[in-house]
Amino acid sequence: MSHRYDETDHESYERPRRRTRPRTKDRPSYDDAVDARVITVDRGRFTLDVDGHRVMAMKSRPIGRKGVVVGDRVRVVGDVSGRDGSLARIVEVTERTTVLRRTADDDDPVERVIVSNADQLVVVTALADPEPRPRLIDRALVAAYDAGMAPLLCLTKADLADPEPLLRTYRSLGVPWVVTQRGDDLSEVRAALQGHTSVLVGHSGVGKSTLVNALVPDAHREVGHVNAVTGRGRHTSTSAYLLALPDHAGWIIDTPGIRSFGLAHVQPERLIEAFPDLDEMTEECPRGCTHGEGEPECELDEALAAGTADPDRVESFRRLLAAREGGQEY
Ligand SMILES: Nc1nc2c(ncn2[C@@H]2O[C@H](COP(=O)(O)OP(=O)(O)OP(=O)(O)O)[C@@H](O)[C@H]2O)c(=O)[nH]1
Ligand SMILES: [Zn+2]
Repeated sequence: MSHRYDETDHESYERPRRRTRPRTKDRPSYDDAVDARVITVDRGRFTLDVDGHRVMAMKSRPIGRKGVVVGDRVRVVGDVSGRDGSLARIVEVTERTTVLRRTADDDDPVERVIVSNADQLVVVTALADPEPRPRLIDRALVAAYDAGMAPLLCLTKADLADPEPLLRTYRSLGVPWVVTQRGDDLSEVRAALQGHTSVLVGHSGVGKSTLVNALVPDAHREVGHVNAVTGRGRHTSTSAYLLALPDHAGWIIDTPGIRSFGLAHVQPERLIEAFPDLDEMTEECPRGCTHGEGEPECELDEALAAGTADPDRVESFRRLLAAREGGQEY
């Protein structure tokens, strides 16, 4: 008797499973999903890297409206060989280790996730043509600290100007740096990128593409390949893209040239953390001091008067703070 009951239980457990089987055709079991990385995003279409192969994909229902960005590690099902020409489907976005954000300007409520899962932010700055913009470097450093990414200052076009004046400031902050120029063997740059996923940001014309093409010899061909697949125009001006460095040395993510680096998502009181040279001077400030212009008894003013603070650095910080405080709070 008890034996028969067992059998019945067993059967009633089995039957619904059999009935669900046809549905698993259009709703795949995600056990067969494979790992991939997002290389580029173009209007709802994603180019993925699956074990070194390029695969085109779209988001599928489980992802819903959640954004998928360059650098995301995803799980994907469907045509992951890319052979039968249909789109693979992204069914899961793995939790991001870092997120690099930027807003169009300092009071823009729309914050954009630029890329994810990068651990190093490479601030590419030309030594001349275009002139270096320390304010943009400082903003990028704020973004790096905010995102929990290590900064690297990459000074390009060393054939045109002496890096020393710029380096004097950033070396003293402990920001690692490399100096390069076209035709370089790039051994220092490669060493700094080794083992990292690095995002390259910089003003248009600083020589990022030149650098990327020298680092990844087939970068151009591969970009062309993506365009052939999507049938669309050049990606490079509008979207970030991820590239594997040769010899599994790491990954780089090139981003379009930026004009500004809006920081509406960073709390004003956290800005000082990206100015460690100034931050350590403010320990004796009155409680609640923002270290902005006109704050009573701010240690930064005393340091300026005593000549121990670099006026240019204080100005950079205070401009950023004023721009941020001028915007709305989010
Ligand atoms: N003198 C000199 N010129 C360089 C060097 N590297 C690049 N250039 C030139 O600078 C210009 C801009 O270089 P790109 O590599 O296109 O710059 P980019 O940062 O990718 O620019 P966007 O694509 O607009 O973001 C080109 O005319 C390059 O030939 C360098 O080391 N020295
Ligand atoms: Zn202060």
